[in-house]
Parts: sequence; C-alpha cells; structure tokens
Amino acid sequence: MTKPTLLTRALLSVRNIQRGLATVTDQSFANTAPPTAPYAISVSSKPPPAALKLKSGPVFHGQSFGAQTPISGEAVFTTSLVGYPESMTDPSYRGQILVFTQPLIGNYGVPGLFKDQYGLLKYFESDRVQCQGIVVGDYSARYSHWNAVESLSSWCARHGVPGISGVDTRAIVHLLRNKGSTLAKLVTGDDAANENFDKIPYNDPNNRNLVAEVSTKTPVSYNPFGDVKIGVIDCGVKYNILRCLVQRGAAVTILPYDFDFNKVSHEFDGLFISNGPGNPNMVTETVRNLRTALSEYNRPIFGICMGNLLLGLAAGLNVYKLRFGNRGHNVPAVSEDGKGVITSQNHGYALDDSVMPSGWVKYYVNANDGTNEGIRHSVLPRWSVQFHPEAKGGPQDTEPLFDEFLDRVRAEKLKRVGTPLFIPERPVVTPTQYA
Ligand SMILES: NC(=O)CC[C@H](N)C(=O)O
Repeated sequence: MTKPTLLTRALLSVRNIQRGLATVTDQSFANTAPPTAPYAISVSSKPPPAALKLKSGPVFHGQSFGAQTPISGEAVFTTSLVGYPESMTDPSYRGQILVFTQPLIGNYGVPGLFKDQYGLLKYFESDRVQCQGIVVGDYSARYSHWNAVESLSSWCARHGVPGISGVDTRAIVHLLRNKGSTLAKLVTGDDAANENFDKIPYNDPNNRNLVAEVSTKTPVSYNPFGDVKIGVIDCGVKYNILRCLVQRGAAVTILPYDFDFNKVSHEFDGLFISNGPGNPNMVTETVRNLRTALSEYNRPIFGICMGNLLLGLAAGLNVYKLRFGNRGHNVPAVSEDGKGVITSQNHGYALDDSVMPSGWVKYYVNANDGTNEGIRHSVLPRWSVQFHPEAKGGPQDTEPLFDEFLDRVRAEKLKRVGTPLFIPERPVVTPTQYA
C-alpha cells in the first residue's frame, strides 16, 4: 500500500473530525491542529433522558446535557441567534429556564476566563451561569471556535445547570407566547423517563428578592483615575455596562442595591441604575433611596432595564408583568423623535406609561407591542431605557447613549468646577474590539 500523502492524511483527518470520531493525536499535524482540542469529543454514549414540564401545559421529552440536577424556575424564551454564553451569565436571567428559539445551540462551545484591562471578564456578563436551566432544539456536542475551551454541556455541568435538547422549541414557544411565561420543572434520568416531577416543588423566582442574590455585597471600584465618578446601583450589573462606562474614561464604583446612595451622592458626578433579575416590586429599598435621590440629587441619572423600572417606580409610575416579555437581540424601538433602533432586550416587566407623572415624558416605545422602552425628565438630566444599549449580545445601535450620559455628566461637572476637564478620547467600537 502506498504511503498516504500529507494532503490525503489531512483530508482524512478533517473527515474524521467532521464525523466527530477522532482525537487529533498525530503530532505531525501539530501545526494545523487547533491549540486546544475542541474536536476531541466522544459522541459514542447515548445521553440520558430529560423531561420538561410546563405548569400550564404538557410534558416535553428530550435528551439531557449539562448537570443531572432537577430544577424549577420560570420558563421564558429568547429570540437571540447567538450569544448564549453572554445571555446565560446575564444576572437578569437568574431563576429562569431559558428556551432558545434558535434551534442550534452549543456549536461554538464556551470561551475561557479572559479578562480585559479593567479586570472584567471579556466573554461573560458575570462570574457564573445565572439561568436555572436551558432548553434547546438541537444541542451540538461538537463545537469549534478560536476562544472555546469547553463544551456547553461541560460548562453547564460545572455550574450545576441542566439542559434539555431534542424538544420542539417551536411548540414550547407557542405555549409561552399564547399562555404567557409559566413556571416549569426540568428532570433527568429515570425521573424523566417516568415523568416523576414530584421531587422538587414549583419555585417562582419572582417571589424572591433576586436582586439581593446578585448585587455586590461591598462597593467595588473600576478605573479609579477616571475624570468623572459614576456611582452604579448594582442590581445585577452586566460586565459590559461597566466596560461601556470605564472605556469612556469614567471612574465607576458599584454599590450594593440597598446601599443609601444619598449618603455619598456628593462624591459622584453621576448615578447609574443597572439591570437586574426578577420583580422590581421586590426591590423596595432601592426605590425608596431613588425617590430621595430624585428630590435631592441634581446631577445626571441614567438607568438600564431594571434601572428603567426602578426609576419609573420612584418617579410615580407603576410596573406590570408582560405576558411573555421581550427577550432577544432584534427588538425594534422608536425614540420620541421618531428614530428607529434595533435593540437587545431581556425583561418580563414593563412600566405602565399610560399616564406620565408631572415632569416626565416617554422616551422610547417598542415598535412591536407599543410597550414602554424608556422615560426621561423634561427638564432635569435623568433618563432610562428598557433595552440594553451595551448589547452583549446584540446590536450596538444604541451604545451612543453611554456617550450622551457621560457628555452630560462632564458638562454638569464643568459648570460646577469651572475649569475644563481632561476628556479622554471616545472608544472606537469596532468588531475586533469584541473579538
Ligand atoms: N434585564 C433586566 O434588567 C430585567 C428587568 C426585570 N427583571 C424584568 O424582567 O423586567
């Protein structure tokens, strides 16, 4: 038999890799093989069964991946196409069972713990998987991406988060869309085969103060030599929100959600209220402190998502629960001056803006369902949006809102201080910056 040429060996190896059969062992291929070995995955054993029960509906049978732990939470769906590591580590998803409408999940694996120059994880939005479980149509055990270090399944297993695949996510989403988000249970192994869901009770995360679970316990500062100081009420802030602020030159201090900002407000040139999980009505301490801030603090205030809901509550608006919420990276919103933007969203509650309190106006509105997407004060520098301008994942259409906030913070500081400030250059946001 003739010795295979380098080319035929390479082609054979690629074919084996595509079949998921081979571990790249031949050292002569060391230069062409990826640095980690994401292809070296055995797909031989059959995954154990898993079953998902919607409280308001039927049982769905599929295969288990990730942790073999029975869980319960609120089942919600997201229409995002990519960004599962970012979504799953977003603290706003805490307590939720996330159903992906994108059928293929896991195919680019999970990135490693790379940090940026500010000490923030580059590819995750917090330091852990926050959602309770995930539901996917087609889980890809084989994965490939230059920054991947492990499979979605092994990452979920390490974080105690179960997944179910091989279920008709279209049918599940139809139920969630028509009947609304509902509690659900996910079980694996024999319990799944026997439809035994009794080992755990239904657990409604919206009855807990989830913000208290994810907020920082003590103040933490980033970029301490920034020219303006921003206090961030941390209700479960995403790392990319902090990055969007520090990248633009601000010094940022995150404060516990129940810390009374008013005691230290003179130290800060601006106040930011972050995103966060669960029911905003559970976060009474923050609303109370914000109400005081609205009457005593005249420097700029900006909020995102939970920040919009809490600022709205403090201003005198009510919140209500949406039937199925808005979660995805393709949600259109229209500003008060008629400008359309595509936004990243993840929320189940909304402000009732049918009657605006005196001095406040609607800022953005959702172009799909007409719900509130932001409020602003008509005179004072205070405003908030329901969508996520920091994206991660999602479109960057609205990232300039961070520039507007910091421009205003600097303008107000200039009025107080009187001497021009050193204003750092704006970051040039290019795709490679996020690579
Ligand atoms: N992303 C968020 O901040 C979510 C806000 C709130 N927990 C909601 O679901 O409406």
